[in-house]
Amino acid sequence: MVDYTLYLVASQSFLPPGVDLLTQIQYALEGGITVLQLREKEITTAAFVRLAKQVLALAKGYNVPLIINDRVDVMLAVDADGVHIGQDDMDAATVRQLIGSKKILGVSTNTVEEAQKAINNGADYIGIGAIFHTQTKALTVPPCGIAGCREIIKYCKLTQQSKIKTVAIGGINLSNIQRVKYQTAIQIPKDNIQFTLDGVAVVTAIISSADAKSDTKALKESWNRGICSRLDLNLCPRNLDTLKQRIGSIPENVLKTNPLIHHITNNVVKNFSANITLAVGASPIMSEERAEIDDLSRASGALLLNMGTLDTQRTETMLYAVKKSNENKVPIVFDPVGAGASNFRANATREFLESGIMNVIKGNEGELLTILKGKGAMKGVDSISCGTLEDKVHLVEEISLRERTVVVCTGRHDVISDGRCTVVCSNGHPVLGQVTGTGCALGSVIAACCAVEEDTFSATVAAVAWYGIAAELAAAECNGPGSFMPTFIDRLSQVQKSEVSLWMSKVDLEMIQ
Ligand SMILES: Cc1ncc(COP(=O)(O)OP(=O)(O)O)c(N)n1
Ligand SMILES: Cc1nc(C(=O)O)sc1CCOP(=O)(O)O
Repeated sequence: MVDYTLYLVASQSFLPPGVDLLTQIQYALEGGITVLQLREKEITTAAFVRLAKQVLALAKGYNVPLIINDRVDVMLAVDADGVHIGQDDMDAATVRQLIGSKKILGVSTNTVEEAQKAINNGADYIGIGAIFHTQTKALTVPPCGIAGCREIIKYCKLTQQSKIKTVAIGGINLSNIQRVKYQTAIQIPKDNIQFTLDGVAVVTAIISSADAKSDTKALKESWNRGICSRLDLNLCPRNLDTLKQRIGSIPENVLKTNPLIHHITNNVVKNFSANITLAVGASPIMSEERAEIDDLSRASGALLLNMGTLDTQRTETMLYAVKKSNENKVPIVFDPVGAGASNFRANATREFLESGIMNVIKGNEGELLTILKGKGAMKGVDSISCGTLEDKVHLVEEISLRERTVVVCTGRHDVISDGRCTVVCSNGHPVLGQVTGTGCALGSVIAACCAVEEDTFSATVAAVAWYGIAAELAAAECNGPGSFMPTFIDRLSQVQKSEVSLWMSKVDLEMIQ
């Protein structure tokens, strides 16, 4: 059985100055690579064979299989352990015939169709890529990304082809290896199943390293350690009474803790969102300055990322803020405002989701459909409807399982899921739809609750119910959207001052089994 955990694709072209290939490979072997590929594009056949013999002898000493890139003849000449071919090389079925059944055959794939063909033609493993952009070679097709990789893994593992091994390649390094493993995982909680990649393949992360042994060790440790997000802690209560008990204490904790909520939000709602944040007992800070992100990330209880009025510069800042928040374990609430309104926003949405771990995604049906399908599904930024409440529940559960995050779909009924547990909250009032910014400002309340409660699911339910009840109370006292706004802010700020039992008696929640 080959262990594909950390697969080095070695090549003389990317060595640090003054280091030779055999030395660098030796360090990588000492550091713990589990598979080695020799990929030489610019040497003669004779030189390739000579080098392959030396590398094979080295790899054998560590019991690590040697795969030859592209060249079946070189592989046969040195009796290496296998060969790796791309889509433009000799076809996999012919290669399999030439090398026999005992040698390892790897095939590069970028789509489900290519994976299917590689499996039918006798591949032992597939290289899935490029996941990200890479400096190592000019790509002939765009990166398939985390989402594309996940589709291929899903196909491989969910069909009877589950024996095929999967390795991701392209732009993978120490900064993203854990995330690649985490975000490409397929979860089926009802059957208690999780499928993950078998490993990652890298070129420059090891071959260009000034300390290849320790970088190899670090990559392997990172892969084996994996990420544990808040959701994996599995803190969410699985029955309605326990959930209600937990959410009852959250508003008071916000008031006591007064967490700082860093907003990178849209120009239309900044003032309103800041007032709503203050009303629930948290402290807002609105900043899009990249130079401040490090400090703010260390000081904040949560980050709200809102995609309204997005531009290129803000996208860059938001991507950096995601990175820093993940490093500092600051929960992120992501609001993909108008995700489907333009290609720019649809692409940015995908980029944000692939750049790090979001703790909550909050959107309307159109925005969430865009996330699910990966392309525009709406007009402007107003909410559109996709169907029944049942459709909405499926939409939310599917995204939650795929993105491994809590998802809220707002609307007449708010649906919230962590992929294992789903609730429908029916608090709220139609007048919320007549005041601009009320959807965005809900993100601020969710962020405030996530800052004080590690169980992100309960925090999100608490925020949604709290917001909805305040809207109901305010609407009952007002004649229209104008007078609603100030009264709504008043009612929101009074929840903590009323008896918990009083506001809990107004919570309208249903748990979907
Ligand atoms: C593990 C792994 N995956 C993919 C590739 C890319 O191979 P190919 O498509 O043949 O491209 P070149 O390497 O020839 O540029 C790989 N080498 N290893
Ligand atoms: C050799 C190769 N094949 C790819 C593919 O997409 O098939 S990407 C790639 C280069 C990977 O290099 P690095 O780890 O330095 O980004």
